[in-house]
Amino acid sequence: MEQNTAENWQECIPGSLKLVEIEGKGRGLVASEPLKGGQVVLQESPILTFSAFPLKHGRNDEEKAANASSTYYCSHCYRQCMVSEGFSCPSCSHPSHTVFCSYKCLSSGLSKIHTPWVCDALRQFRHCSLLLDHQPEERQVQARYLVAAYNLAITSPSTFKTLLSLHGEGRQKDVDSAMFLHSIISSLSFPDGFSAPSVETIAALLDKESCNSFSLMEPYSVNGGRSARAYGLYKNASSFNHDCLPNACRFDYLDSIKDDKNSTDLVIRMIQDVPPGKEICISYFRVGLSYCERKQRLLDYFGFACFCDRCKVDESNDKDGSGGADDDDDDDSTFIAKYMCERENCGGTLAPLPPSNGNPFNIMECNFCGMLSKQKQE
Ligand SMILES: C[S@@+](CC[C@H](N)C(=O)[O-])C[C@H]1O[C@@H](n2cnc3c(N)ncnc32)[C@H](O)[C@@H]1O
Repeated sequence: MEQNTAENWQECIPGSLKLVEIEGKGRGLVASEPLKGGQVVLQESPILTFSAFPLKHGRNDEEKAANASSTYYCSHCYRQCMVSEGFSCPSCSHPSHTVFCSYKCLSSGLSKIHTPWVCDALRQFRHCSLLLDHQPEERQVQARYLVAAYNLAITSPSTFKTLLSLHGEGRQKDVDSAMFLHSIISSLSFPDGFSAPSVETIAALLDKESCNSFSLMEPYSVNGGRSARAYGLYKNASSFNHDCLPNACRFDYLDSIKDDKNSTDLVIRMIQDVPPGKEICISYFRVGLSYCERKQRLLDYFGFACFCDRCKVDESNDKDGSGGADDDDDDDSTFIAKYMCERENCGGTLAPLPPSNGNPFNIMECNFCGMLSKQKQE
């Protein structure tokens, strides 16, 4: 599988960032100039998006369609819309399976992401009881992802090549799912010149998804779960490494942005000032997770053990028998107090609003619930 090195990827990275090889981490991004808290260092559209809902019990399911006042997520821009105002795919077996919020999304969606091949593939999977009834729901979402990924191979080979060049080679943990998914994908019919991807390619694609995808979350609610509505893969944003005390964080503006074309754009904004040469890291999950939860997630989803300053302290506390207690560590508690959203059931990360005319703002924005608050003093 092709893996681009830092040198031949740099051309696509914004000038304030430099892509370098970082010992023990692969590629990573460092500041090429002084960066200010709140500064936007990357804004990028996805290579690929796919729904986070299983095929069988999706949000755009029959029972939802029966209730015209229900909300759903547009299959193109993933913004929240009313079922009664939507445009359905004319070829889907049920009008609620693929719904678009506007004629513009319908037209763009049918030509790019919900092509006749995708429509046929998803219809076939919706009749596959081996997939729907005998596998975990997660497998249905993986099937959606593979159909979206292979649709790229058919419609935009250069973008598919970019996807293949992201980090992730295929891990042992993916072999069983890759074999199963290969068996059902092989039963699809492919356009002339294309054939089913091999088990190895499927395993690599699954690994790339696990290591690089960003969750586009459902709107914040005090009582609801923190779950994804869709996932997106982004070429440059996937070069940010992880740190449990990050100096940058990601934002998206799915429901607030007016232009549906850019609704799935990802924005990476600095949390703090950073000098040139320092690595820019994001946290791959909520910063408030405990040491054990972080360690487990990093290993399961991303395949690495973290040796950031926070983990080193937590690990030594763990060995001392103090249980890796996050709150005992000064850096941790200062960071959490200053940069973690306190709103109930949120736990998002706070970053200052972008500086205006070079002047920093002391207003913080939460990257999950969107709440604005005054920056806390040291
Ligand atoms: C989204 S990619 C980040 C870019 C990646 N380093 C590359 O070379 O393309 C995620 C992968 O980077 C590596 N990585 C990220 N953060 C790391 C860290 N703190 N320590 C070690 N490896 C890390 C892991 O292999 C992880 O699966």
